[in-house]
Amino acid sequence: MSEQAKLNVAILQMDITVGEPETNFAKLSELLESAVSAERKPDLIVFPEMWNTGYALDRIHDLADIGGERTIRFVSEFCRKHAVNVVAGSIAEKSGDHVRNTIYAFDREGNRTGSYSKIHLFRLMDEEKYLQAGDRVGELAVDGIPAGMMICYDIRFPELTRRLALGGAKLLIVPAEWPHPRLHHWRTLLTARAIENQMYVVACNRVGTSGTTHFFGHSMIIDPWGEIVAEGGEAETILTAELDLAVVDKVRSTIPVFADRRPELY
Ligand SMILES: NC(=O)CCC(=O)C(=O)O
Repeated sequence: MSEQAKLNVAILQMDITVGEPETNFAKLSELLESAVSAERKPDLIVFPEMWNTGYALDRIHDLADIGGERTIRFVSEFCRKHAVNVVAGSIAEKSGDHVRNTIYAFDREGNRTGSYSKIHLFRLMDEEKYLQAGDRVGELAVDGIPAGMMICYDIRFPELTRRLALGGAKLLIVPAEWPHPRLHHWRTLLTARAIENQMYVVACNRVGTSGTTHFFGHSMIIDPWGEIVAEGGEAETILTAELDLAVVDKVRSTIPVFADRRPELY
């Protein structure tokens, strides 16, 4: 597919049952079947952050997917069956003694096209006490379109998105578990990342309540001009939109921020 392609995206804005991978796999399967049964078939499906376990951090070493094997087998088979690309949100994934918050991405043949482990751990939710941070950025291509992956709290670090954009990314994919009362931060930061890097942002947030924490959904698809193309509410839903990748080049040539940067000064 050419870089000027259009891409139909479906975001699975789901509730997550904390500490219950079986329930979460079942829920995800249902949503996936609905996504591919829709009239407009998606080219890319995106899941939320830590969808297999939620933030069951005190039991995460027992619950995490060892080597990501179950997730990889399940998603890869689905991609092959339905000829669809998937960025499989993130999962709690265990290798050796470490658990990471990891995204796996797959193409239409079910091949793994990339992975990314969250590099900024979120202290407010105790991630740094239980999880191992990743140590590299997340790049991939979706039907030939250069893209970047980051996870939730990562969007507070504009250097990371800029690094991905300088590497060629035209599309940023962000699985998240971002709760109230920071809806304003979520919407503003995602919009800023889209405007300053002149790229599409596809962000999938969970809904539902875990203890006293309320996750607000509001998954978003934002275009390179900063316009919100689609936004969820607070209920479980599949959010869809068609991305026109030609818009990235158009915006970048209208206001050429990449050519106008002065990195020698900052
Ligand atoms: N799961 C996360 O990284 C949450 C990030 C968050 O809520 C924030 O305000 O940042």
